[in-house]
Amino acid sequence: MTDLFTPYTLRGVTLRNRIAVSPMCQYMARDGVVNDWHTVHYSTLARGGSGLVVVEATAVSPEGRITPGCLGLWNDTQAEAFRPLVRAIRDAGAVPGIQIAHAGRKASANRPWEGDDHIAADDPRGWDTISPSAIAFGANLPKVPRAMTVADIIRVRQDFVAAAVRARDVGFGWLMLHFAHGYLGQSFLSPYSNQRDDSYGGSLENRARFLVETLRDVRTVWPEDRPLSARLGVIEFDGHDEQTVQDAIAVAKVFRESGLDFLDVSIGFSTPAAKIPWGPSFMAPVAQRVRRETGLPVATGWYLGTAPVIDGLVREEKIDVAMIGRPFLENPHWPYAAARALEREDAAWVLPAPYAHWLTRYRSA
Ligand SMILES: CC(=O)[C@H]1CCCN(Cc2ccccc2)C1
Repeated sequence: MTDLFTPYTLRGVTLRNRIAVSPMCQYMARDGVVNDWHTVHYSTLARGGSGLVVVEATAVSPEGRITPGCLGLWNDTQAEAFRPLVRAIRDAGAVPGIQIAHAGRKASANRPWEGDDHIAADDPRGWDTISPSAIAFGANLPKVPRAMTVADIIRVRQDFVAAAVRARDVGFGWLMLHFAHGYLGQSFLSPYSNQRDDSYGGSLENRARFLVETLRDVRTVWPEDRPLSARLGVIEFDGHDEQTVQDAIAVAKVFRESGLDFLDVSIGFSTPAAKIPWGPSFMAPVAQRVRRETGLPVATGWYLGTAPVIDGLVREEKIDVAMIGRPFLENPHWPYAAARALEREDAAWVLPAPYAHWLTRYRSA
């Protein structure tokens, strides 16, 4: 019987359990370079006992950042700065993963706690944004992007490949392509943002073209023995969910044929008009359906709930890995708390020996 603490092997990589730290933007970088904030943040999380730690959305080009504080993998200085962080995650017993991204029309924004909106046009910190079509997201992100030329599309695809090569060379063991949350990949797939009349727009096949081409190109450089995953918005909660989910499942099947190993099931966030049904494990049934209909192993996140609930999702084979975000910000040792909640033998040994020994030897309750 598989449970939350059952190891998970995919290609040549084994996660010590089914708990993953979901990529969570810190917006603490300068010029896209890792600093002490990131190294301490990620090594602390890795020491908490999760099987996989996915580093936040890391931009494949300067224009692909969400905010000026995003990490980047568009140059070798940025790549080299990741090495101590990768080593620290590995030394803590977790697999280092990274999400590579391009923010598309949601780029050039202020940090969420500094406005969460597009940087003002006359503010030198900002930059011009690009997207499949010259259609703004709206709401807090009203800036109209430039419609990408085919040359832009080819360049951005090459940026993803170059970022994947850098991630490979500095030792990341798990790669996640960011194709969700209204960012560039998602915005090619969604008719809200993609109204092109060339081979990258119109039919579902055309709207998926950028994603499939990027995935295929990244696969050619990503090592055979390391998992290649993608986070995909499969539902918009905009009143057209059945069609959206069917389309996403069709695209995910092409992803699988193109070399994708694992799908992280998320939300499209392509329109400000979405009505997200926030609630306990609300994405689990969607993830279960995608898993069943595509044959891909899946993860999902979003309000998954308590450790017993999440353990149940794994036991019932609804998900293969749990993407845990904010609970880790509340408690970096969340896996230890989960092991105790699940009354695991030797729960403390989810943590490193210097912690585990004393938590076991002198534990009161
Ligand atoms: C990069 C990424 O996917 C992050 C950026 C920060 C907010 N994260 C979570 C989020 C997504 C969409 C709406 C609200 C919250 C997603």
